[in-house]
Amino acid sequence: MSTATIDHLDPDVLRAYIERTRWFAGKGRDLHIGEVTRLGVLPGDGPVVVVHLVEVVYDDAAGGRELYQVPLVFYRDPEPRLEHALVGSWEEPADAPLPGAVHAYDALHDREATAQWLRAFAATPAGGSRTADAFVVHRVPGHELDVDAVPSLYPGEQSNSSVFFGEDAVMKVFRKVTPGVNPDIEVHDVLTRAGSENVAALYAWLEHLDADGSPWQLAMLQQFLRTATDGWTLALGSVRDLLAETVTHALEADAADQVHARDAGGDFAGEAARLGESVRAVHDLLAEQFPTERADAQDAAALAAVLHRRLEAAVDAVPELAEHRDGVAALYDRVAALEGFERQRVHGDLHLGQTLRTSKGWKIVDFEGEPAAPLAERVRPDSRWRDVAGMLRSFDYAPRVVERDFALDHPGTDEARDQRAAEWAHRNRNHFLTAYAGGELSADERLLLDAYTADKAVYETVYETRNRPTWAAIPLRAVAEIGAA
Ligand SMILES: Nc1ncnc2c1ncn2[C@@H]1O[C@H](COP(=O)(O)OP(=O)(O)O)[C@@H](O)[C@H]1O
Ligand SMILES: O=P(O)(O)O[C@H]1O[C@H](CO)[C@@H](O[C@H]2O[C@H](CO)[C@@H](O)[C@H](O)[C@H]2O)[C@H](O)[C@H]1O
Repeated sequence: MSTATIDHLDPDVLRAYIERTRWFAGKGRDLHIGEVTRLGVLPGDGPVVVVHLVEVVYDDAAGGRELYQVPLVFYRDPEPRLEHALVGSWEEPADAPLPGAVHAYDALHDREATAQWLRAFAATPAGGSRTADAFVVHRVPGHELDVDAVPSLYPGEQSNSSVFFGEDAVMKVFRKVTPGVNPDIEVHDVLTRAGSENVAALYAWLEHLDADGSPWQLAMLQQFLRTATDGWTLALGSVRDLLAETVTHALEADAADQVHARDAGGDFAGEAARLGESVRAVHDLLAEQFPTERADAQDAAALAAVLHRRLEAAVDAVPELAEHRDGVAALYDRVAALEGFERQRVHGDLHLGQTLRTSKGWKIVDFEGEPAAPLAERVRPDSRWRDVAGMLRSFDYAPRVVERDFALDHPGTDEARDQRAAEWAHRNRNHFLTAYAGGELSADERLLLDAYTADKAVYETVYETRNRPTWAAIPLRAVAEIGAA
């Protein structure tokens, strides 16, 4: 029986819920729940939605603490439609303001509750701000919100929680939050005002002001890209086409008849090139709108030191990396010898899942940066090649993921599949990079690209080990190849 009340949530109840969500980044770590802060009740006449900040304190060697946003909706009676999002049930004591049974659910799963956010945005004048209880809502001018749009929670895997409001808008509620400006909101605000055609326009955002008047940016509302399909899904489709034709031929015909990436029905190379142009356009606009700087030799040495430290931390978390450490470290040593390089605001965690192809071209989403990095690091000017490297890694992931699926159903086709998967990756990486760069890369640019590609693959081994252990072999193989080069 839980000892929770609405005013004093039971840490064990919260922990049990948080640990089973996709958005919780600390899975598998030794931790306890620290302070639980009630930020306030969302304004509006619907069900009571209370927004909480839950502190997670890590008790392992790496230590640290994170704050997660957990909006809860409370009902008197159980809501069977929300059973999957039940956080806890308890009896409020007789002397409580509302004694009796209480059932607490994750509010993002409840249509009635998510409509509260939409109403709060819509009640704010376009181009203005409005304070309601503990929250401040900001609206960007230029779009009339559809208040009758039906909310539905994005069903895919996510670091945050997104709710689609019909075909009008999409709201992202940030789960891991930090005080100050949220980079996703900041970048979308700047790029929307600058008229970018490569992002979904920002419509509004919600923040909480703490006792010192500092903002905590909690959620943003954006243009819903109605015709969007994400790049990851499209890439998987293209690889599946290729491998389906490949396995048929591998079993039936001789090598001369093999299907190549360029000949398969769903060739992705044209899209990869257009995506390269779009990423370039976003980078150019970011360089225009945010400060840029020329990093010097000392900065290059500092960058190399960071890459080395990240590698060492990753080896501690994923011991299989140890045998490739020296090869990767040698690449980072070359970065330390660079005389300088350009830095600017970047995306920070770019991969195919952050790209959406629409009838009006490719759009880039999710400018929050790498989820595991501290905020100060995520907003700092960085090399564009970090983002390009993220995309190149993604062009390696897609064929490897599909190949795993095919392996079970098509024994005896390993060599053909492996060759075609590598060819798909090579072809699409080249098309993306050529379109992005518009010419040959200099030796320094190539070195930075290689180093960031290694760093991303190393990061992915940790990410996959914690989140999708059966996929860890994909980035491990890439690290091994880089280490052996
Ligand atoms: N403006 C949009 N319109 C339509 N779909 C979107 C939009 N923004 C994001 N999505 C979809 O939601 C998914 C998750 O969004 P994302 O910003 O990457 O969330 P997270 O920060 O949780 O990873 C994207 O991969 C995409 O499929
Ligand atoms: O999208 P997020 O900000 O949550 O990014 C994290 O999760 C991504 C997976 O969803 C992860 O990306 C890795 O897997 C992708 C395929 O699912 C692949 O396309 C990427 O290249 C690969 O890095 C990302 O690294 C992580 O930060």
